[in-house]
Amino acid sequence: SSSSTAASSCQRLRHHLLPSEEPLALNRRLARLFTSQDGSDGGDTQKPFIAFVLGGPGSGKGTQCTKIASDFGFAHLSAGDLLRHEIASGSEKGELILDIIKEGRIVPSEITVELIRKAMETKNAKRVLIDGFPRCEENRIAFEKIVGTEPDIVIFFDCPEDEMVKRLLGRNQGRVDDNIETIKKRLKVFESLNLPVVDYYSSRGKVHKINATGTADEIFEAVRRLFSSLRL
Ligand SMILES: Nc1ncnc2c1ncn2[C@@H]1O[C@H](COP(=O)(O)OP(=O)(O)O)[C@@H](O)[C@H]1O
Ligand SMILES: O=c1ccn([C@@H]2O[C@H](COP(=O)(O)OP(=O)(O)O)[C@@H](O)[C@H]2O)c(=O)[nH]1
Ligand SMILES: [Mg+2]
Repeated sequence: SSSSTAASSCQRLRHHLLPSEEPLALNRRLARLFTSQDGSDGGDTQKPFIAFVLGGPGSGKGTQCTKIASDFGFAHLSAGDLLRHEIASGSEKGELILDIIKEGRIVPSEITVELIRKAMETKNAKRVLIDGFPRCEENRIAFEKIVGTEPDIVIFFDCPEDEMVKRLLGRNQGRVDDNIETIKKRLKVFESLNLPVVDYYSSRGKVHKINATGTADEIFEAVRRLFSSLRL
């Protein structure tokens, strides 16, 4: 963290805080706030705490991540949302991504990992949820190579297929992949390619499996218990 970062934060914040205070004194106070001695500011100097959030399509990853982010101060990075954002940007890469998502297949690792890496850099958060990634072993290996770290924990939302299908068909977000044909393909891809990633992290003692049936609030009770027990 550089003093210029702190100074520009001061410029922006000065307008919102104590407008009557003498600008230089306020600048110094704000600079202290933004540059702590022990390096516990943002993620500039320290590796963030990373949680991968996995589970089948419709298991409730996005719903639970929103709650975790607001209650436990995590940045929420949804791999699917990053990919859909790239589609919406109208780039050539976006056209390729759209074709793959319509088929329920997995986007090449270099594309997804680069979007996640950039988003992590921009957010510079101390705690990060990576929602819906890695989708396959190749994704996992590419992340570990390019970002240079492993997740601290992996949350796995365990949900029966018929419940996932019911939720996806009722999602109503106008998604090109929430139709029964694509859903069937996504479930196959989940089982054959994503579950091995869960198995890999299980063998490394990192997986926290959560029963994802019941209401979103009931599930969040188990999630809250887990996050409360973590040393963050
Ligand atoms: N516990 C739950 N019970 C019923 N519906 C749920 C539950 N959690 C989420 N949903 C709904 O199911 C759909 C899929 O949830 P979502 O969080 O998008 O899952 P994912 O990100 O794993 O695909 C959404 O319409 C959401 O509102
Ligand atoms: O790391 C990722 C995340 C998503 N996707 C693609 O994006 C779709 C939607 O993913 P998302 O996580 O948004 O779906 P969800 O599981 O939340 O329903 C997937 O089926 C894949 O085609 C992908 O290729 N790599
Ligand atoms: Mg989702």
